[in-house]
Amino acid sequence: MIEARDLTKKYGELYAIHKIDLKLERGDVFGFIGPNGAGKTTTMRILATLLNPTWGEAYVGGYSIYSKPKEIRRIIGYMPDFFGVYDNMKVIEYLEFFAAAYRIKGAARRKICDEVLELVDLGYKREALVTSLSRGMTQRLGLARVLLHDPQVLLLDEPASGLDPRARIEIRGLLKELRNMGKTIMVSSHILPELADICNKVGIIERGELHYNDTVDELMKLVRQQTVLRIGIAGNSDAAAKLIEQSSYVEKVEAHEGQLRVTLTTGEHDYSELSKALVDAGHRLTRLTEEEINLETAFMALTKGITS
Ligand SMILES: Nc1ncnc2c1ncn2[C@@H]1O[C@H](COP(=O)(O)OP(=O)(O)OP(=O)(O)O)[C@@H](O)[C@H]1O
Repeated sequence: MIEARDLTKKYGELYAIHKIDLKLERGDVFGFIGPNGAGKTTTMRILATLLNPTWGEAYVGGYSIYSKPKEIRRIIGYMPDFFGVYDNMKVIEYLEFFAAAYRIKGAARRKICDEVLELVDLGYKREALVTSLSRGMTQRLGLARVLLHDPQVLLLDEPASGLDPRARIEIRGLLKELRNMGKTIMVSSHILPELADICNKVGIIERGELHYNDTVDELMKLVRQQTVLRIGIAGNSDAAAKLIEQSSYVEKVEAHEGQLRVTLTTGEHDYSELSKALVDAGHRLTRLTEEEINLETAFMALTKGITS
């Protein structure tokens, strides 16, 4: 649904983006992560046909940004990082105004506006003035606006920025709903943990360069250099700890909340021998799990050296 090759935008000597390659299939949710000025908005504006690249190719829904911009605009919903709302306009009037711009006519217009308002949980604000909405509600209204023409592809530029934790969670919930509807979504953010549980693919951009571009699963594998196990032992856990410590593929053993926290040596992920040795020595295991990797740590590990 989205393909970019060598996409580059220069402003004078500055590369806002440099040789970006992207490939998103239908139903993909792509988290586009990077700090301020990394090139996220530039990339999205090019895909939305609002800005021409200096060179490179890009296709949305199979349409070229150079020769088929009108076709692209029909199938995308682009939500910029900042957008204005009009004074003295009610929520429903605001949506009807944009629905009219999409040439949605007659009874269908009101019906579609009501449907998208319900989808973003703003039905109860239908008659409120747009200027009276909170920032979180305004963001949800912005999303409603780009959903009016039922686009297949959504380009959402920092939809959660500036929101309080509750409003961020609401936006995430909404994105999950859109994902379940089969939309292809590109969503940008400064922070990986905010997006990782709703995305299947992640791109990490810094100073115009895409440093990472793969699935969330691969990202996790890449940053997971060490496996950490939590082992519960019924009975003498000290003896079990001593036994484990002797193993060549264990780096350290800590007692943690009545259980053992076992760090395997780097690159070692198979712990079948370890569990067998414990059982053979007569220990009974009440628990054997791998510790979940912390996304914040993962992100910091991956961008270490890039941002410094
Ligand atoms: N019209 C312009 N003229 C000159 N430089 C520009 C222009 N637009 C963007 N840039 C530069 O291009 C780079 C990328 O900007 P861009 O807005 O794409 O970053 P971003 O990742 O979206 O940042 P933010 O998170 O702050 O929105 C920045 O260095 C920015 O200053």
